Amino acid sequence: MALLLRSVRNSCNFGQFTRHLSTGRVYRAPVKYPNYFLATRVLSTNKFHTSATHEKPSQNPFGTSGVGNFFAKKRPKKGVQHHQQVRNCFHPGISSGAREVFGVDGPEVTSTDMVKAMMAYIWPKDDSLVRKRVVISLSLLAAAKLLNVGVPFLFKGAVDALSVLNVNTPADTALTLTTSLLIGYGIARLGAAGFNELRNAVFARVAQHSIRRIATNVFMHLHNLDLSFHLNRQTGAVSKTIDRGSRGINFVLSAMVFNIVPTIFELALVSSILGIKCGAAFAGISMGCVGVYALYTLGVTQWRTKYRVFMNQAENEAGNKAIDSLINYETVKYFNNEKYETNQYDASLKKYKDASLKTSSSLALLNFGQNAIFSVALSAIMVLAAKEIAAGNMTVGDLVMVNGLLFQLSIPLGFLGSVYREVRQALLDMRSMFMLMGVDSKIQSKPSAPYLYVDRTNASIEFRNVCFQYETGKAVFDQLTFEIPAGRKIAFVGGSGSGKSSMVRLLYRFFEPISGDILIGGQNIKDVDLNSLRKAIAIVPQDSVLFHDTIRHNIHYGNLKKNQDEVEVAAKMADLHDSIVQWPNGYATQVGERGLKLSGGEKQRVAIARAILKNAPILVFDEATSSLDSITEHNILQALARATEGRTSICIAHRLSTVMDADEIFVLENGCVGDRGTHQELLQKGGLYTKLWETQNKK
Ligand SMILES: Nc1ncnc2c1ncn2[C@@H]1O[C@H](COP(=O)(O)OP(=O)(O)OP(=O)(O)O)[C@@H](O)[C@H]1O
Repeated sequence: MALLLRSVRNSCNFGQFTRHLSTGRVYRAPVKYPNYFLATRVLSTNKFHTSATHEKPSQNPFGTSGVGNFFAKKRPKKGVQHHQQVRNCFHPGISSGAREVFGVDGPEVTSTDMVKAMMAYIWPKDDSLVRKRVVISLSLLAAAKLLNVGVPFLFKGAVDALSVLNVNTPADTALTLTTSLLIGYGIARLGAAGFNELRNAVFARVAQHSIRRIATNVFMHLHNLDLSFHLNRQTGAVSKTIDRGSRGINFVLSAMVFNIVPTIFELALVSSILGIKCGAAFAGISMGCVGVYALYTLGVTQWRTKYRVFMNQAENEAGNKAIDSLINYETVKYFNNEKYETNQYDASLKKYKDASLKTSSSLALLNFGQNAIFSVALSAIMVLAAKEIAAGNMTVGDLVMVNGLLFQLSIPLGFLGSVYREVRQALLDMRSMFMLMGVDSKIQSKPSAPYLYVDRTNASIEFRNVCFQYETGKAVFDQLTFEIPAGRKIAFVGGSGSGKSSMVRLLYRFFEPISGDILIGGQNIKDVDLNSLRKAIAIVPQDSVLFHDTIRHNIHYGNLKKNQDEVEVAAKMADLHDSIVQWPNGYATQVGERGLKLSGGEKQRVAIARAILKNAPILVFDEATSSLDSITEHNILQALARATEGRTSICIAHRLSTVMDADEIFVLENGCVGDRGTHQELLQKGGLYTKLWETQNKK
C-alpha cells in the first residue's frame, strides 16, 4: 500500500500539476493550454467556474508564458545590470501588498515605476541591436498606419470618379481613374497588412529578449533573498506571481508599443483630417466621442480594478491550498481527510468565482457603454454628412470617406479600450512581481568584503557570546560560546529544539545573531564575502531534499566542476555506488520530485555523496545517518571518518552511539553549551549527556 501511494504521488510533478489545477484563469489564449482546462474541470469541484467568466483573450502576439523563460538555462550577464536598474526605479516604502502576498515587507510599486522599469529593458543602454529592432518596428508601424489612413481617401476618389461617369467626364477616362484608384486602394491595404506583420516579427524578438531578461532577474533575485523570506512565503503564491507577472509584461510591452501610442497617433490624424476636409463640426463630434469614450473607459476600468485584485488573491490562495494538500498527499490519506481538503480548496475557489463573476459583469457594462458612445457619435456624423450632401457641400465620395475613416477609427478605439483594460490588469499582475523584486535581502556581503580563504589547516570555528532568536521573546541561544580548532571532529547533542540546526544556519549566515560574533579561520563571517563563506562549508542536512533529475545530477550538484569519475568515487564513499549500478537505469535513474522515488536512506546517501564531492574544509552532518539501517550506518560512518579526516567537522546526532568517537562532544542546553568533553568524560559528569545515553541504552 505504501508503495502504491508513493508511486501515485511520484508520478505527479507539482510545479506542472498545480499550474493546471490553479483556478483556471488563463491570461491569454486558452487554446494554448487545453490540458489546463481539462485538468481544472476534472480536479475542481462542481462549483468551479468555467472559462466563460474570463475576459476574452486578446491578440497577444507573444503568447508564450514567461515561465519558460523564467527557467531559461543561460543567464545573460547583462541582466545583472538590469536587475539593479529595475530595482533602482522603485521608491522604498512599506507595502501591505508585499506582506499579503509574500509574508514580508516590500516597497510599494506604482504603474509609472513599472513602465519605467520596462523601458529599461525595451530600450537597453547596453544593447544597440535591441534598440535598432525597436526603431525598425516603429518605422514599420508608422508606414502601416499612414497607408491605413490613406485607404478611405483612395476609396473616396474611386466613388467620386464613378459618380461623375455620366456627367461631364469621358467614360474611358473616369473608368481608368476609378480602376487606378481601386488598384491603389488594394495595394495600400496589402502594404499596411504586410508592414504590420513585419513589425510583429521584428518586435517579437525584442519582447522575448526583454521578458527573458526580466524573468531571469526575478529568478536570480529570489535566490538572493534571505532564507527568512523563503520560510515565510508560500511556493504557490510566488510561482503564480511570477507566472502572471511575466505574462503581464509580455502584454504590456506589445500593447504599449503597438496599440496605445499608435492608436493615439491615429486618432489625432483622423480627427485632423476630418476637421480639414469636412469642417469643424465633424472634427468636434469625433474628438468629443474620443474624449467621452476615454473618460468612460478610464473611470469604469478604475472601478473594476478591485475585482481583479480579489481574483489574484483568491487565485493565490487556491494555488497554495492545492500545493499544500498535494504535497502532503500521504498525510491526507493517513487521516482520511480528503473531504476536508476538498472543502478547503473549494472554499478558496468560491472566492475566486465570486470575484471572477463580478469582473465579467462589470466588463459587460464597460463594453456596452463603449459601444453606445461610439454608435451615438457615428449616427450624429452620418446625419451631418447627409445634410452637407443635400446642401451640395459634400460629395457621395466624401460620405464614403467619412464613414471609412470612422470605421477605421472604431477598430483601434475599440481595441484601445480593451487594451487599456488588459494593460490595467497586466499592470496589477506585474505589480506583485515587481514588489517581489523590491524585497531586499538583509544578509549581504559588505562592499568589497574580503574572500574567506580557509583550508584544512586553518578552518577553525568560533562562536563568541552569540545570542539569537527567530521570534521576539523566544531565545534560541543565550551567550553561546565555543571554539572548534581546525581539523577537529566535534559532535553536538542536546534535546529536540535545543538549537543544533539553528547553530548551523548561523554558521552559513542564513540568519544574523542579535549579538555576538561567529568566526571561521579567525575571520568574522559578517565581514567576509558570503559566497566564499558558503563555499567553505559542506553539509548533509537533516532533510535531504533532492532535485527532480537523475541521481548522477544530484550527486554532481555538490560540485559541478568535478567529472563523472569523481561523482562515482563520492558515491562509493557514501556506500551508494553498488546500489546505483544495480538499478536498471544506473546513474541515469530519475529520483522524482524532491527525491520521492528514493528511500529515506538512499536520499541521505546521495546527500552525503554530494557533500563529499564539494570537498570543503568544513563538513557538517545534521543527523546524516538517521534514516540508515545499522549495517549501512556502520559502513557510512567509516566512510565519513575517512572523508572528515583532517577537516573540521560538526556532527549533529540524536543517536549518541554515532558520535562516541568524536574528539569532543558539546551538549546544547538552555541556549548554550551546558557540558563538553569526550564520551567518557561526559558519562563521568553525570549530566544531560549521561541521561540521554542511559535512556538510549536501556535494555
Ligand atoms: N524559522 C523558524 N522560525 C521560528 N522558530 C524556529 C524556526 N526554526 C526553528 N525554530 C525554533 O527554534 C528552536 C531550535 O530549532 P532547531 O531546529 O535549531 O532545533 P534542533 O536542536 O535542531 O531540533 P531537532 O533536534 O528536533 O532537529 C526550536 O524551538 C524551533 O521551534
